[in-house]
Amino acid sequence: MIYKGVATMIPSRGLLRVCTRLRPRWAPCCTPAARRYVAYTPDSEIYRSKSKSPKYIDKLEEAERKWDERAQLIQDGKAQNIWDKLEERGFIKDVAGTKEVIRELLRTRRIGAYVGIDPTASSLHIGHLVPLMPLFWMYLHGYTAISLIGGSTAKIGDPTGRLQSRTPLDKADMTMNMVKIQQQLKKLWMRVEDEGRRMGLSREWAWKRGVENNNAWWNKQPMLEILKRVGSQLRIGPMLSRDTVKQKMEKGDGMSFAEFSYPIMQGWDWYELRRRYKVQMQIGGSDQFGNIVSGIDVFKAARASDKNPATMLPNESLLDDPVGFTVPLLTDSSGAKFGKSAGNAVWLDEYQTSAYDFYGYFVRRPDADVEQLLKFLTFLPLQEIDALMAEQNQDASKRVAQHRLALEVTKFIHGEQKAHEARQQHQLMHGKPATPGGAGFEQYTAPAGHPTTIFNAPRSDMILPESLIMSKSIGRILYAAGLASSASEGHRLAASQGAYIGGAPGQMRAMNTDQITFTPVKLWFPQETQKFLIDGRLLVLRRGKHNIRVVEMVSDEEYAASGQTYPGQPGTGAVRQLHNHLKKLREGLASAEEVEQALAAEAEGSQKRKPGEPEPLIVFPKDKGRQQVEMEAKLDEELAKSRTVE
Ligand SMILES: Nc1ncnc2c1ncn2[C@@H]1O[C@H](COP(=O)(O)OP(=O)(O)OP(=O)(O)O)[C@@H](O)[C@H]1O
Ligand SMILES: N[C@@H](Cc1ccc(O)cc1)C(=O)O
Repeated sequence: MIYKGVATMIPSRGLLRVCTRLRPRWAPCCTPAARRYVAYTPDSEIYRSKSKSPKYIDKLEEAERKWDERAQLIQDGKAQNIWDKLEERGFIKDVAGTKEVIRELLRTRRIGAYVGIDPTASSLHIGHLVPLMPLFWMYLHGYTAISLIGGSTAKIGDPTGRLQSRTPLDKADMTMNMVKIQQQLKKLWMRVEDEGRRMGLSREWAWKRGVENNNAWWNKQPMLEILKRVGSQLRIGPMLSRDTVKQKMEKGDGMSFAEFSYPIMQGWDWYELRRRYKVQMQIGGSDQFGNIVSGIDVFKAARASDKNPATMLPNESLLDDPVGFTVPLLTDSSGAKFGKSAGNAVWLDEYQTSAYDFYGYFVRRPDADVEQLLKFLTFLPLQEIDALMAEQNQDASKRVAQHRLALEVTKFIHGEQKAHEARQQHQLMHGKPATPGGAGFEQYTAPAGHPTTIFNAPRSDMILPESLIMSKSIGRILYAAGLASSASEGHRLAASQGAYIGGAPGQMRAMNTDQITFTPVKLWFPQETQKFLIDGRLLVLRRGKHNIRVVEMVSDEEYAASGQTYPGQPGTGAVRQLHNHLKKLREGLASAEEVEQALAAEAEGSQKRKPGEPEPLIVFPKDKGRQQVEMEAKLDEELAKSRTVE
């Protein structure tokens, strides 16, 4: 239907210009480009709030003008359609939609795409990279790209491809997983930006990316709305005949109603992302094809049942429909899907799979797989991969391609420094392999002494004993968690509200586990810290933007059994250690020689540099307190005495 423009027609969108042209009911702006951009995001909070500024609209128009120019270049065969690029790299396995329509959609519209990941483990693994990589490529070509954490879907558990239901996770584990996966995804996105720069692409204003969590809508989604809008249109027959349902009911442990409804949740996510960020495309591993196809039905049912003109999505041509594709699954040598459930994952978290093992995994890939892996998991241009494979084929025993693959993927995940270290370690362990020349192989040294960034943030999860968490000051806890250099700095941080704790913003209570929120730490009484414990055992602490600790509180016995110590732990300071040596000497429990050896080992330990810390040119002795000086004098005296006796 065509209306003459009246600016007040869709007030919730914050109309910008009074358009006097004839235009479709849903289009608020006058130029075709801006109209397309704004009109396709009717309920987007981002666009709605920003679209009020004329400057913003100018930028939109400029972005859309560029897009139109590019579409023309693709049409004239002067630029490549992103779909062809993804196909060339082997990413496209099954397609939900028609290839021709998808190519046209990608050519003419700056749509959004998403990949969903349920936080059912505390780290991503290399299998996840396969659907994420096309998303990264799309972002680098100007499309909106969303990586979605399935905080709510994980509570139900995707039954796809399983015979047994997933064991439900408790709140604390789920929170830990969400915090860690969110950090990993943010880190991956920063690396994608780096890769873009390396390819000579400069980020444009209209490029949009994000990490979302489906808790954002499921936490306030009434069931009645889903049943009315979607449930009434979906037929049970086809849903029952889905493979996953049949297999699980016939050969597995049966299917709960919640599991049966999982694809509806996934489809609704798609609809929500479409409304918020123009996400018209879903990407997943090939096991997700069923969910993507049913998601299209859910999406269309939700779209058809929306009668509110302010939120309605366009449905005027095939180009308005949702589309999707799956990527091939990465499997192990036995053909099993790489993943958490199969227990064969290669984790992106370096504390679960070290950079050395990570590198080693790729070096061991068979010759037959290496080319495809280079296409999947690196940003190397295809010509470079071809050249590398030609070199590899001359003498496969040198494993040139495997080393390059390992270096590139390790760099992407763990950074240049660690990738080069891993490569050197492999060379030392396995004799000297071929050293591929050319770009990317120069030695890299990370700048030292930088503040904590998402790339150098230390290990985020740790355990601390109950006695510390329940009865010591928050300053000491910050010190113990490695977020302050001393207990007094911890106190200062608390006094100046320079650190944060996972909690309901502005309140003295734990955060709602469905959403990661922080509140500033204050100088409260020691017993108040426990109010922030999630599930009675988990504290989330943060200093700055990226320095996060997910602290699991364990009993004192369990902590002692772990053999760990934390900074500021009673009995582990220098004075206490000297006191213990003195006591042992006096009681004849240790000889002078044994005590001297122990002292030497402690001195060496205290001088150890942290990883990445440069070797200092001059080493100054550490400042010692009065107590330590006195205790050392006493110990020297006692040592001298025991030597004379011996
Ligand atoms: N080995 C793999 N190869 C390709 N894609 C994968 C692989 N493993 C997971 N994916 C994809 O990553 C996305 C997120 O997967 P998700 O973490 O939710 O489950 P998962 O890792 O497959 O877990 P599980 O093994 O427990 O089923 C999905 O699209 C999934 O298909
Ligand atoms: N179902 C997907 C994860 C996912 C979750 C929510 C979505 O909207 C999309 C995908 C899997 O288990 O692999």
